Amino acid sequence: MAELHPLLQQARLLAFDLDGTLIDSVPDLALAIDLTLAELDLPAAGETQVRRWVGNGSLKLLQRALTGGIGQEHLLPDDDPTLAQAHSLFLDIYDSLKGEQTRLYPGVRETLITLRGMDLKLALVTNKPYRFVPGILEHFGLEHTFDQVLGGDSLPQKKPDPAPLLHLARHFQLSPTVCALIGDSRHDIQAARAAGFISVGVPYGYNHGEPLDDAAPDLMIDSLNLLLDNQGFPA
Ligand SMILES: O=C(O)COP(=O)(O)O
Ligand SMILES: [Mg+2]
Repeated sequence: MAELHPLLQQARLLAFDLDGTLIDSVPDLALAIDLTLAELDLPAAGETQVRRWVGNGSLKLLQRALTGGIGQEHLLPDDDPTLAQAHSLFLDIYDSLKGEQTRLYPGVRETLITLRGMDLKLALVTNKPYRFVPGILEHFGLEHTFDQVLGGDSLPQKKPDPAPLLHLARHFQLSPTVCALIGDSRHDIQAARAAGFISVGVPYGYNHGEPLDDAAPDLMIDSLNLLLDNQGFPA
């Protein structure tokens, strides 16, 4: 019988981040950004840059692509009409790519299948716009895995705000202390901490190119199967 990692043994809800935690979506995101920039007669950004910019939702990603990076977003305010136009172009292009180059990270499928068979609630909490999420889950046969799915635009606030996590805890009538968030970004760890969730970090995602240890999650696991004490496989 699979068991949860000792630090998670009280957990009744596991909430997962998507990009950089379950899936590597950057190849498609980078292609969509570069195709958007090309439409606007701007030079390509490339995958290395885009990998650093992902994590605060699609509007921030576009602000970074159009202004030259993190810390420059204010140069294009959220309500700027050029930004709105580029953002909607990007969303359509990203949609048209159908996640063809997006992959699950190693261990994700087996771990989720094992967790699904346990007495736990499972949720997905991503900053990605909701419209893309059902298609991605279906693409990987994970459409029946999660009891609740929140996108970056499902609520007025997104991570690092704790609101999406508190929403989940309320929805399942659970104390945050028996809930955990597993993510690749400091925004996940900050949201978890602010919500009173257990924070679990994975080091292989994006986190703006910085080590996730700096955000001091309660637990760091090198791959998702380490959520399970015996790694989810029969002895
Ligand atoms: O869309 C993003 O910026 C990242 O989404 P995530 O919250 O699933 O990592
Ligand atoms: Mg992420």
